[in-house]
Amino acid sequence: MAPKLAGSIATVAAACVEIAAVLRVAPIAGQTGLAGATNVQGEAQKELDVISNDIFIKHLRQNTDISILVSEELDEALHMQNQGAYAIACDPLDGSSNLDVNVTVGTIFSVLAVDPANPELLQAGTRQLAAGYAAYGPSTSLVLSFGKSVSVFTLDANGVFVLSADAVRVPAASGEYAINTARERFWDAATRAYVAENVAGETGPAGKRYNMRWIGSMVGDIHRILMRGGIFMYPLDSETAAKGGRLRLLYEANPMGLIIEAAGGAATTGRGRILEVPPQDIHQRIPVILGSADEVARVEAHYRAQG
Ligand SMILES: O=P(O)(O)OC[C@H]1O[C@](O)(COP(=O)(O)O)[C@@H](O)[C@@H]1O
Ligand SMILES: [Mg+2]
Ligand SMILES: [Mg+2]
Repeated sequence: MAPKLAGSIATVAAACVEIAAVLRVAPIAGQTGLAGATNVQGEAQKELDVISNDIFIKHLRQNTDISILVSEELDEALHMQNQGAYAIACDPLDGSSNLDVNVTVGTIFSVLAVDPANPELLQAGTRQLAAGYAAYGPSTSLVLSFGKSVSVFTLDANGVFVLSADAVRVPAASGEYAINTARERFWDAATRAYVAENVAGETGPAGKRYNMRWIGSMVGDIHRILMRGGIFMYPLDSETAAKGGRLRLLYEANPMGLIIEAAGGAATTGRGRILEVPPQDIHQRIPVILGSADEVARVEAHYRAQG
């Protein structure tokens, strides 16, 4: 790996270590509430969304190999005024509605190569150099991929990420699915058909029993799926259709898609590979269906059947 790429990832990892330290004591510091502002997506920012974003900016400014930051919490791309060959796209704090209740949240990031003189940020996910996420749960994990395999590091008591699992593979088959079923009335026919088959369990066409899990933070759900299989779905539905979906392409869908594919899983909009979608906007939203290859294939078959 190029030393500058390794150094850039070390910078992101250092930001995650600091975010983990802030989160650990946030209820004592009274930092779990709203910031009183909305981001460019029109979503209420939590104080910790803003703090995590500021931590990212602080660390990235210390590395002149990183010239641009795209963040969920920044309306525009932040140009660092250096000649760095890398751009980072990030969701500094994912699942922030879980903060008040001490449930796993995370940080998601994607590393792109850019020409600082003429930076192109709207790159398809296939062009990502690396992607990763930190999961702040019972332990803090850093999951990292350069597109060929996936490694998991665990933060030790000295603030060092130690390799704890390598060449992680997502099992091709699984008996768990993750979707917000409270949105059922908005679902399209393909989503309805797939979930109905799972609910029917061993009495239906899937021929086996399923469990449903929905953490409400993508990092938490994807980490479970990476480690033991399953499928995560935030499909296009009638309520999110006007916006193009719920989750963001550059800093949620693409990095998670790269990681899941590198672990042998699949990532689709339902009608095509997420990593091949040409972005139109840095905050573009997209339908997301990813996880165990066999489960994703079943969902895609339902979309094909719909025409
Ligand atoms: O509130 P819903 O519909 O269950 O959506 C949950 C999804 O929204 C997200 O919280 C969006 O991410 P942010 O918290 O970074 O905005 C995902 O992590 C999660 O999967
Ligand atoms: Mg998010
Ligand atoms: Mg976020």
